[in-house]
Amino acid sequence: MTPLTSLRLVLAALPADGQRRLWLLALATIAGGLFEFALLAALVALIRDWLDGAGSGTDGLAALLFVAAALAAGAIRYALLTLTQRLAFDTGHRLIVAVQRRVLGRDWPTHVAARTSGPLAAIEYSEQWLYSVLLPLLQAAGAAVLALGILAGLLWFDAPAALAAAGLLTLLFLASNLLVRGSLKQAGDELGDGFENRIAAVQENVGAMRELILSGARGQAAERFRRIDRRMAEARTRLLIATGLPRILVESVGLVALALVAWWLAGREGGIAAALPTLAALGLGAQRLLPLLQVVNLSVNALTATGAIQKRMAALLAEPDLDLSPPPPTLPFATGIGLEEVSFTYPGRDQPALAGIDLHIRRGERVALVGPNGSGKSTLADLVMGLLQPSHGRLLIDSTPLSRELIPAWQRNVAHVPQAPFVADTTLLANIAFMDPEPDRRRVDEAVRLTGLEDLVAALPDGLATRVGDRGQLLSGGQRQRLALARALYQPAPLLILDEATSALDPGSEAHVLRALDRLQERGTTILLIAHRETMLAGCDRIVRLESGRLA
Ligand SMILES: Nc1ncnc2c1ncn2[C@@H]1O[C@H](COP(=O)(O)OP(=O)(O)OP(=O)(O)O)[C@@H](O)[C@H]1O
Repeated sequence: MTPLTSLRLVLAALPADGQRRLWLLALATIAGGLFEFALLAALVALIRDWLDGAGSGTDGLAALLFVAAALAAGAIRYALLTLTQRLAFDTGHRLIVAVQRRVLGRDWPTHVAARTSGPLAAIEYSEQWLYSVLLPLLQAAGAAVLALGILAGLLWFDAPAALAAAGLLTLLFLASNLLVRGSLKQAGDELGDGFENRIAAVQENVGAMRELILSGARGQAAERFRRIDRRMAEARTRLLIATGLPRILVESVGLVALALVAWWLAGREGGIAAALPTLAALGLGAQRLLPLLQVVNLSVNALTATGAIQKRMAALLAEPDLDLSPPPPTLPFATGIGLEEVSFTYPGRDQPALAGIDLHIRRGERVALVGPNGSGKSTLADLVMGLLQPSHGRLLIDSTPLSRELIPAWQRNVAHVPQAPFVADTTLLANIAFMDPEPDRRRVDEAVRLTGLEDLVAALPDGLATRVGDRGQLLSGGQRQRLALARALYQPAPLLILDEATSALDPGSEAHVLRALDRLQERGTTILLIAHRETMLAGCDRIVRLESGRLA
């Protein structure tokens, strides 16, 4: 994929109004370039008038007009600056949101298979794209227009001389770009990898802190991070050197080129004296033209250097967008869940995780799923929740086959508690009423009571308003599990799935949870629980055993 194709894909992923704004911005930038050119042409014309008819009565008026135009140019430049910054950052913002929506729109298997550092790196890519691609390209659009205008003026003044100078400069730019192209691409690729590796290293260092402390390996972790960041720093250095080199080459060798043109001009009829006006025009033109050409050239190089980043963004943005339509009505669930000849094989695996599962769970039943590690219990729970879809066979809710389209409606029936629950860095209350903008205090209190969290709430300085820390670190493992249970109980879901959700509970807390399950069952809740401990199996209507992915 060439950088231009990636650029097109990234831009195509912007929402329609974002694309319109971007076009508007490009047009405004080009108009700005045209205006600058017009002003420059007016200045040249004015000077020529003065030189031609010094002392004529129109001088004062022309000068006044020029002052007005120069002031207007200032105002227009300010308006363009405001517009560029507003629209460019608006585009950057839309892009970051679009990327995040793709991340949130992933299905469960894609999410599980992806590196967790990817979405974080994607935010960095989006910002890099804004600063290294979009802003330079916009600047280049305005600069290119002005540069073309200046070139047209020079051509009009002395076509052969302007063509010779422009040809030499173009050759120089092309040659210098060819020279740095390889380094730019390589450094850009290394930076693309670097962003993701650096974030992955930070995540691992933070996540494995206890292991690092105990194994005395913090120094090694610091060294690994240093190496990753060092590679990035070196890549960035090489990138900036390669970006700056064409400018130096063009400016120094460009002087020689201009001297060559001067020498050639001096050899024409009339000698150096006749060539002086052309030389002056070329000198002035080059002085104004070169920085503009640098801007255009920088944006071309930026596209090469950010090829890897753009490619990653284009791939992310090609993923399905998050469906933001209102949640569907809950799928009726009255009689039970049926699994018919269900098999499931994880992508890239030869052996199925589940094979030939025939199982019916009645509405209101409490079923325990037991079996050795790796026997397929969690996979079966994920299939029932619609997070995974059977490779063979089918799932029935009552008598309705669970198609892909019905999954969101079915999931509204499900509450799930995993063994290691996610706990947000917020208050106990916000964790229980997770993502509920208007927590129902009565339901929160009931969930607290059912999970035996009352003592904890009473002992905490701010009760339910106490913050639980990053990933719930200020709570014990058992308290975190009970908090996750309370969150599941807060949702009045008719199917509750507990995946080793009580493994960290002491006997007293476990007894409390078992009583809560009895109460839920009395209210008609269907419970599927995965457990290794015998105590949790008490009260179950049925125990289903899995062995190597099959019902035993
Ligand atoms: N995302 C995945 N990709 C590939 N294979 C997986 C994935 N998740 C699980 N597996 C494999 O599928 C099999 C069943 O795993 P599963 O987690 O369902 O077992 P389990 O019975 O819940 O085990 P445990 O008691 O250890 O939690 C295992 O062999 C496991 O390695």
